[in-house]
Amino acid sequence: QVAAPYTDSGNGFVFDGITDPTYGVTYGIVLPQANTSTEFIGEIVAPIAAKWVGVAFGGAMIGDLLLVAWPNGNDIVASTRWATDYIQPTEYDGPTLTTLPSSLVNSTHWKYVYRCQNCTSWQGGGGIDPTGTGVFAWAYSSVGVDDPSDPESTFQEHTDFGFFGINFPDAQNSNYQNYLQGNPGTPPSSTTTTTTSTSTTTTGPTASATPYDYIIVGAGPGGIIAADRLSEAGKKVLLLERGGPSTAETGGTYDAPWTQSANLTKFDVPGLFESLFTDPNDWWWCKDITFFAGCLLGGGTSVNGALYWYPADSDFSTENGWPQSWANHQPYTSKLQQRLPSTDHPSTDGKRYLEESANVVVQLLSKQGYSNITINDNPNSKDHVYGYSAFDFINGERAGPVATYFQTAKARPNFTYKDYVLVSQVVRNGATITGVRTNDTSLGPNGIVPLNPNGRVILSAGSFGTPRILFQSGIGPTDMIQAVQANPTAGANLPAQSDWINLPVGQGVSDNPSINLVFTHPSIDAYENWADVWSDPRPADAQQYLTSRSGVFAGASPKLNFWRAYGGNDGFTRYAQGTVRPGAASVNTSLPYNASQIFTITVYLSQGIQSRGRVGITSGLNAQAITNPWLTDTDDKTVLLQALHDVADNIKSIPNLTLITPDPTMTLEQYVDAYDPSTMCSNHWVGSAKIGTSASNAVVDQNAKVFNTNNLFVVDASIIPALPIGNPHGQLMSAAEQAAAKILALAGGP
Ligand code: HEM
Repeated sequence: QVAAPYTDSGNGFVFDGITDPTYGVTYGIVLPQANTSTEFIGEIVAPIAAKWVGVAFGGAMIGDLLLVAWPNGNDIVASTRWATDYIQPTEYDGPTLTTLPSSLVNSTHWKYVYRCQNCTSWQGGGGIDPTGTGVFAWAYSSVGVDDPSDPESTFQEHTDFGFFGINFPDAQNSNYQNYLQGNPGTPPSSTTTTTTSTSTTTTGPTASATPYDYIIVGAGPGGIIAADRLSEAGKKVLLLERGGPSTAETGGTYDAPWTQSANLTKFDVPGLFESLFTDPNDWWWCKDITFFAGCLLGGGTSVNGALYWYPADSDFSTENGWPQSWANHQPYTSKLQQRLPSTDHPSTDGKRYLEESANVVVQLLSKQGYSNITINDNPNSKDHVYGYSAFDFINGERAGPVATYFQTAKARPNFTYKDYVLVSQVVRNGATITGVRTNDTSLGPNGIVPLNPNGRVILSAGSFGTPRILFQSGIGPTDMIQAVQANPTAGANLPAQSDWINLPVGQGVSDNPSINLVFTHPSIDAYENWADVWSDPRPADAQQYLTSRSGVFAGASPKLNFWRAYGGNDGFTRYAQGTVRPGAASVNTSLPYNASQIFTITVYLSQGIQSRGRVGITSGLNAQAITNPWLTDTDDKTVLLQALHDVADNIKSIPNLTLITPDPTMTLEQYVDAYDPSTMCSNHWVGSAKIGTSASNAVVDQNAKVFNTNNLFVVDASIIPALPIGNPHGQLMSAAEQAAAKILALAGGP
């Protein structure tokens, strides 16, 4: 949404703002005309169902000025807040909030009209530029705050959030000083007064649309590999990506201060990986998905740690949920290996760096009957083995599908790539897809891009994005399509109810539950916990990398991986994976410790886990977990605890090795019980549009075609029915090779 001028009929003030179509909350702002002013007047007009409402004046929860407000009796209680993480935002001093007289609470609504002084800039350098544009975000909750009378009350996480763009000069008003007195003044003749409208008639240029053989939605690993193989076969392919460039090769420019001379972005330099999670300007994460998802070229493969495992045969077995016809993955895995070989020594000088944590854990595991292997030389050996971490880095830089498959596709005249294009739905005539609806009216009337006769659409928008497009296309469980229906914009474009296709989209998803154990050992170099890699790297390491793509920065943080198989009481074999890295995401301990000697073993449960959850959308169309998928199965929990005990079993046999989180005041059982489920997330979501043999428990058939449609396919992690043994992007890319081959071989296509 974009802010537009409206007049509040209650106080007569002209604001620039929006009414969000889902909850009916209006957010407005008006600025004085002086560009040097540091204040504004804002308003929130909310139905009584809104228990608290927030505004983020920089468009993000973390690192900008937040305002929260709620009704308390006949008054409005409000405060400015600040968040350093996705946790309770706390008091933020500096701004002065004054409640203006037209604020009210009545039987249907509450309205907060406020003056915010010292509000146009905030700590960290951000602010509102009255001559420019900005993005505001709103947060909405249907759950009341803990103590409504206290402006600094705590509360639970919002039930939804959204964004809108704003052109600040549009919000400037010559009557500002009158408004402060409660007087609307004389509306300037130039201001057209409108009431807020939720209609979204698209204006702007429309083009006659070019049709394609294949429209692929999403340039992550699935979409890129499919696009490359289909364009290689001579098909006319359009690849659409909602985000923009990532690596420098693709036009990306988000360089660290010290890499600018070499024009290398955050996404190019392996050693900058950890800074993805600590950068306040984290524009690459999809803001409408409540988990880390990459909204840029390459999708997850541009923002992951790039741990890359050639799939084990069992990853594609019928036991792991795949149709029999997928079991022979080797030809496809070989094609992948040819394009994208793995390396377990990414530095161009062939040496390994920062291996101290690996060396300590090797001592631990050697005493537990583990053996040392080169993991990708033995993809099927995943029991009692360890080896150096392997990656899809090439020449000391992030490679993945972007540096390989995308480059060959791009060189073909029959391939078109468009970025910053968001697809909301497939346009269909019953079971036949005729095109996709985008937000880009230069691609066709109303943004609709058509297919050639017999053309096909492939959804590769990810484990959350693909379900959201399916729901908006009238495909999925009824409750999710109804959520779309409740959204005025998306609801208006839904197919008629008689055309809805009921499939278990979003159901039965899995993600690895992962638990961090944090240790110290005197041999460790924790590398300042990666905190300085972006702005203040160790000079010699930075220089070495810039000169020869070697050294610490040529590698990501993981150093060693290990696996062990466990039999469960229920007869299923489950695998536990360990990933070892210097540093720690968080330390919680009563022990004194040396922060420069910390390292982490993350223990995940992978193939064989039985826990499942569900993903879906809010009617604001934000994607989220409806049911968390972690440790819902008691045998999963038993096995994970067993694996943690085994890892920790012989710590004492290694001199000076200390487990600091959990500390000795806690058992591993207590530690896991107290673990915040959302931090158990590995962002390895699979199964939201599962492959299978029946529409009763799967969304796509063995050709990756959506059941009960003629020409709609899914090629991304959504189709993977159950987690593979290792971090999933290697298996996913092999699956994309296989899916592309099956789609090409399927009769009836373009
Ligand atoms: C107890 C309080 C809160 C908790 C636990 C919480 C937690 C979270 C979490 C987990 C996310 C998801 C991350 C993502 O999807 O990218 C998020 C996003 C967001 N939150 Fe909050 N939040 C809280 C309060 C607030 C408040 C008071 C505001 C605004 C005034 C706010 C504004 C936002 C916005 C705009 C987003 C999406 C954009 C972004 O990622 O920055 N949150 N929050």
